[in-house]
Amino acid sequence: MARMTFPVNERGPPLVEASRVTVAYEGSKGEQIVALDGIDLKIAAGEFVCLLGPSGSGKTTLLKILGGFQLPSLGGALYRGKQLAAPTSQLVMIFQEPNLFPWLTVERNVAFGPRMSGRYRAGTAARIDDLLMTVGLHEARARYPHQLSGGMRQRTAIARALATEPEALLLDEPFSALDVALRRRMQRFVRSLWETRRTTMVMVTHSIEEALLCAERIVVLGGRPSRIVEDLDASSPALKDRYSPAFADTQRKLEALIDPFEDDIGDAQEPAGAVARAMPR
Ligand SMILES: Nc1ncnc2c1ncn2[C@@H]1O[C@H](COP(=O)(O)OP(=O)(O)OP(=O)(O)O)[C@@H](O)[C@H]1O
Repeated sequence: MARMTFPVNERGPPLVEASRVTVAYEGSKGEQIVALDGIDLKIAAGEFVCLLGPSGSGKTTLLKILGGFQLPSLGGALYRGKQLAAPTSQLVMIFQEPNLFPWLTVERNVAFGPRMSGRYRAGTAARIDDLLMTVGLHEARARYPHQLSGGMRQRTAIARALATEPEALLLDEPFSALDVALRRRMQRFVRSLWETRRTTMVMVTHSIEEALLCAERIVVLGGRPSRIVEDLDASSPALKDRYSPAFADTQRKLEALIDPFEDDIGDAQEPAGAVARAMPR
């Protein structure tokens, strides 16, 4: 099926959407902690969005809600305009740990989705082949996960997710367990994957540099309780060059934006008065 793509900055109708999303967790003393407060976010098909913010600002929580893996306390998530109450095979989540099946080879891990869903058809083997080439694992197709490097494992997980032809990949700090050099290679990899396939990507990261290099749009969460404090167009080619003045300038601006919220780490969890009282217990 041909994928719809949108020119940069011309967002189409939302593919996934958070509508007035508020999330309250129960703290250790039974108090309510508001992690996200009234978040409105629309992400169109074909976008590459990074969710950035200090630790505890609710990035993972928002990602899970966008994928239907978690329900908010108030508000809701929509997928193609319809309420999302449970995960769908169209929105696939990728975690820091790739969670591959250790008893299956790379190729079989990648083919797992189509096999399980009964969608392994005549063209599927060729498509898996193509995917293995795309992620640079063609030569390693017969290896088992324990025979792979961290980056290869993460690329297998990404290929496995893409094999099910999802509409969006939701990536939760997928490279944070990798060393600096590998992490940079994976950033280039995921960016080029997006440039060639235009699969919608929403990626959580702590790293301003990673967000600038990878994404077309950076949504910054911060404050207490956490809200969207910036929604930045990062599509300029100058921002894909870490040595350009524009990159350094934007990096500084984002640092200044995020730093004030870093104090909130840890006990980012004031019982939030009015909003908390509105939560269903
Ligand atoms: N299941 C839970 N129960 C209680 N509190 C939770 C739960 N999950 C998250 N929280 C709290 O909600 C807040 C947001 O957490 P979340 O993991 O979404 O933030 P984050 O920005 O992804 O953090 P990090 O960058 O450290 O992974 C944090 O204060 C966290 O402690």
